[in-house]
Amino acid sequence: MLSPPRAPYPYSSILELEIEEIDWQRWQKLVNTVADMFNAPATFINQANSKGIEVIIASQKPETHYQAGSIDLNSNIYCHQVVKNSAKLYVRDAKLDPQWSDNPEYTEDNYVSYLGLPISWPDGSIFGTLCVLDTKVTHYSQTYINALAVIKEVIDSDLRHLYKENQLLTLSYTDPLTQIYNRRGFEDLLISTQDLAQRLNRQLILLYFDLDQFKQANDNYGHEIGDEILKTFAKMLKINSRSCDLVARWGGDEFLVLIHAENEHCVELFNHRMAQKLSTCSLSQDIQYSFGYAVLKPGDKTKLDTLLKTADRCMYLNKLAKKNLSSN
Ligand SMILES: Nc1nc2c(ncn2[C@@H]2O[C@H](COP(=O)(O)OP(=O)(O)OP(=O)(O)O)[C@@H](O)[C@H]2O)c(=O)[nH]1
Repeated sequence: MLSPPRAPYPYSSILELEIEEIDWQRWQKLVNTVADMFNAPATFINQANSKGIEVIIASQKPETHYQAGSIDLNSNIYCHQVVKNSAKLYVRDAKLDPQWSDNPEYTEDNYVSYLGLPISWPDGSIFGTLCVLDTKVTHYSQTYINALAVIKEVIDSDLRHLYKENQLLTLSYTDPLTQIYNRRGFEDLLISTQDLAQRLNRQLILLYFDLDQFKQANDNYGHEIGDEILKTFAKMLKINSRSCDLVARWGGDEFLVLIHAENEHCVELFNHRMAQKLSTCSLSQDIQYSFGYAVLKPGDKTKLDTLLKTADRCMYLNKLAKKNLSSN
């Protein structure tokens, strides 16, 4: 008997993409049309992702058992075989094949017939399946199977566009030197970060970092070492942040981090961790920085420019204090 894969699928999840440009309604229409065309009680677009086989779109019929969001990781369901072999599977009557005797789709929900095709990411790896399930034995003609293949190609093509768009967006949001967000990425993602913080009733804190005497480092060691300093600093900011925080190079030697923070004590913690991390890297002697911050309470609609001004002013005063201290 063919055993289903035990380990989670390694493929990227559609939810891991930064944009959600899929026309879900179009996919829903396609799935409903397939269910009508095959006169089948259930049609799905499923995704094989790190969680298992996940229903992304389900036909909108009262007889359709599984709903969008339901997941099957380990049992011997038909889709696992399509994904594993990256090939079409047509089971006319599961009763005739002992391979399916422990498939819960058959044993529990009486789906004796299955026709499924693999859907692919543009790099050829498997995205998931487009499948039709039936509680009666079926005899689909080749014409119908071909028609399903054409519909599957539409979905493949949507994924190609999505992937391309996501690549372009990532590129346009990323600072090429440090590989963190650039100004544009920060500005665009700020809104969704604010929405998230609002939903979670959390405050956000904008941290503004500016390297000290960076011009001198450039002059003393050359531009290439200067670049290394910028890269190291960005990497440390990233390491110090959580995935929901926004880390960006605002320009030259200025960096921003927008953190979800319970209170202002988080600023000190962030700074402490940053200083600790920097002290262990090879360029530590030449990476000094000043920082300032501004707080955005839940529901506060302060615009980015105002926040930046507050954080910049705070940074500037800190820098000045340091300069005065060293000149005394
Ligand atoms: N290596 C390198 N240098 C850059 C880059 N972008 C900007 N710079 C340099 O960063 C320096 C910033 O200089 P300033 O704004 O005077 O900052 P600073 O020397 O740190 O002075 P203080 O902030 O007052 O301590 C300038 O010399 C820029 O040429 C870059 O991508 N790579």
